[in-house]
Amino acid sequence: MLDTKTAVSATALAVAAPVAALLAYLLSFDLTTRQKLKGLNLPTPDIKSAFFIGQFREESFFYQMKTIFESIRSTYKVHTPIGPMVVTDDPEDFKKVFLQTNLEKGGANHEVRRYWGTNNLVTLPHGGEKGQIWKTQRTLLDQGFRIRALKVLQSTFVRHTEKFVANLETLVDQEVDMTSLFADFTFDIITDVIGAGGEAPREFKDNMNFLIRRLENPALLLPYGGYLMRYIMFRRANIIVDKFLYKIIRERKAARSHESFNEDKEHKTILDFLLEAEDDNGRKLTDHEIRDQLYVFFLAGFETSSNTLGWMAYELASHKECEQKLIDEVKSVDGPLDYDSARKLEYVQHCINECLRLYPPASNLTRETEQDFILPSRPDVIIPKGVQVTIFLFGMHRDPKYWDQAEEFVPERWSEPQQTPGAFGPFSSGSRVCIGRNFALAEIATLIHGIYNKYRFELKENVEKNGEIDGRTGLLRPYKVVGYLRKQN
Ligand code: HEM
Repeated sequence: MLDTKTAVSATALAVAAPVAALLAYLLSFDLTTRQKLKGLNLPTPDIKSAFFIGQFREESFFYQMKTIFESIRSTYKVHTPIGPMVVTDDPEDFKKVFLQTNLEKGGANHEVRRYWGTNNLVTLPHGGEKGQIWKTQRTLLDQGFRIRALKVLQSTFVRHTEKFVANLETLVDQEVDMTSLFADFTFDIITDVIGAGGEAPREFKDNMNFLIRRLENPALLLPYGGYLMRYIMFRRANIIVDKFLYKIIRERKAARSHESFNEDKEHKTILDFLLEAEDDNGRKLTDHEIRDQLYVFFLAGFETSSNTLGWMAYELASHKECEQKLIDEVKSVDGPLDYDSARKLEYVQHCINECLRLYPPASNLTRETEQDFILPSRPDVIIPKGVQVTIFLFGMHRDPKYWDQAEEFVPERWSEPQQTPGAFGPFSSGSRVCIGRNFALAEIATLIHGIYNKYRFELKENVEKNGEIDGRTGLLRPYKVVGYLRKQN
């Protein structure tokens, strides 16, 4: 009897101790956040601060930020579940945070690392000991994204474009959702360039998509929430994704060790760069480290591009005169496109820029102060260590202070020098600027060239949420781009 009682008490203690520790942590975190915010002489939204979640109430972090920004319209402070935050849309602040000081990633990045893996370009810090690992990886992978390498990769974009356009023949005059078609296209390209061949198995695709979507899960805001999500909540999906990634690593290693393997014939994939990589001491990456890196190319490289394509289809269908101009340009250049021709499609690039301005896939970029810090927009305020500084790119890209007709789709603006050149930063800036920016621009232009050579897209009227922004995850995506595919006359 006594034994049973002891066992019950031991179990109760084992449950209660971590819960008490978590509560104590949250309480101290909440108090510190409030204290730091109190000392900042900045405007704040008129929303009462609740325990831990602070002033963030809406399901969508993006929509909450947008609403606050529209009412305050200057640098402000806010209580968030990732701590005290200062939000700004000032181009000079953007320059200081990313170029001049190069602040470190903070906020939920630790938990995102635990969820996605610790050894990849996106989540590694660039300072300290770990920063050396990031630097080695960045230098190495930069080779795979140089113009010379992209000229080789262009054949992959062309191959997938031809397949995509051939499939469109079966969809003419039918109702289509371009958002999902584009998502498949860019997913297959990433699968190809990481060395897994043309098309990933459906099971892998579905589970990878599922894991990406879970990045909005509030568990990521809790200490060790990343492990909780990776090994408990979404364990099965992780197992399926890992199985496929480890399989392609094994197969590529086996192919490379075969004596008939000829590197000149088979173009180099990102996986090859990772397999060849060595640090200064000659150490090679482990399979586990390579897996972390491959994982992140899906996170960073597929939805960013497909969302931009979705917005482009939407805006061109809503602006027929722009669509005609684009068609005229596309038809003046014969395919298949090489890399230089894709990048020289001037009006196409202007339309891409305009979509990236109006709908930057990463709507905000957050960094953490490591010591007292001053933003140029508020030189009178000293921001202490441990505050999140967020550049609200969406706000900066649409602020009438920096843009004429800020809310309008006007691709022509890109043929003139910009009113405020620093007010555009969809790929970020400084040492952590997007490694895949030229890749994405060529990939998008190649597909647009393929589609608009033969087809045009007509929006369906009265489709709920057609053209609305889905800002529930970290990335801005269109809810729907639904309409009809028409063959050009
Ligand atoms: C329209 C398309 C894209 C946009 C708007 C975009 C945007 C961004 C932004 C804003 C960052 C910086 C994030 C931060 O530091 O907080 C970033 C980083 C990154 N992007 Fe992209 N991206 C795009 C396409 C791609 C593609 C196609 C790839 C790969 C094939 C890619 C791979 C990466 C990687 C690996 C990083 C981390 C770089 C580092 O920290 O060293 N991106 N991207």
